[in-house]
Amino acid sequence: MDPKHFAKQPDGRKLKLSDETISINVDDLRLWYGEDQVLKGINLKIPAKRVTAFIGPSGCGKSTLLRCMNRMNDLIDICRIEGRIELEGRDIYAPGIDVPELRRQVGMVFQKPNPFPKSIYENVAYGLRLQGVKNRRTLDEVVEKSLRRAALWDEVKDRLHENAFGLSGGQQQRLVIARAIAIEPEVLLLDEPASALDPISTAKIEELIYELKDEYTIVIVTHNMQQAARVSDYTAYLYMGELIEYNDTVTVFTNPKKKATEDYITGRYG
Ligand SMILES: Nc1ncnc2c1ncn2[C@@H]1O[C@H](COP(=O)(O)OP(=O)(O)OP(=O)(O)O)[C@@H](O)[C@H]1O
Repeated sequence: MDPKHFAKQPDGRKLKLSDETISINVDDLRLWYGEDQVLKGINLKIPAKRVTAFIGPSGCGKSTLLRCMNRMNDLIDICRIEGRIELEGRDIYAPGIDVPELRRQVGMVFQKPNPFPKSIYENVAYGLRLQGVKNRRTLDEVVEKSLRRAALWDEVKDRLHENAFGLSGGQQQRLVIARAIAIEPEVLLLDEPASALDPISTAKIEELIYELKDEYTIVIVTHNMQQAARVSDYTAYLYMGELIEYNDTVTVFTNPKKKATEDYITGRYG
């Protein structure tokens, strides 16, 4: 892949995982749905304020691994987890963990935009209202700041009180991102956030991801390898529930250490 396609570090420096501050530490994570083991001992360190992409063929466990990071898999009865995930050094599966608070810290955006059937304003204010914030000025400020941060403000500032369903798919996805960042998370999990969008909306989301990484740790699942190369700093290649290779994105795409990774990124897989 042509080097000009890779996400550039603002200072042009080559990234090294050993130099990074680690936000999420995944330690020997094993996961079963019923009898089926879907994650087979994953060890992975997600660096803070970087974009980490999970790539790999359909069904290899990318979304499952992502969902473990804010305990979304708790909602699936047949799911059983062993091993450990730490967020800033705290075991997120420890007894007594406040799961709603964890999900505030670790926000999630899905493939299909899922705004609430409310106004644009109320979508963004939603999390704050849940926290009991009533002050109009505070709400106005956070709504504006979040919409600006999600690169949507200029498009919606004159229709904040219209229903969010009137927005295009790409705008809805940026609204969902604004809703996620309004409650000041530390981590954003993005599960194929652009795969339901047209190329222009996709480019806007990719640009936004690049903009957001100065403030948030971002983990993205994508099927699109060009996208992984364009937006991510680090890339993890998963295959059948195992982490095959994990490194800075430029190395994974230009000088993979494993043949299986090379086969996948050059399209020789399957
Ligand atoms: N809720 C569930 N119950 C049972 N099995 C599941 C559930 N969710 C996922 N699986 C299975 O777990 C495996 C991994 O699925 P997962 O969605 O994590 O893979 P993926 O790599 O994200 O795939 P894709 O790229 O197609 O989204 C698959 O075999 C899938 O069928």
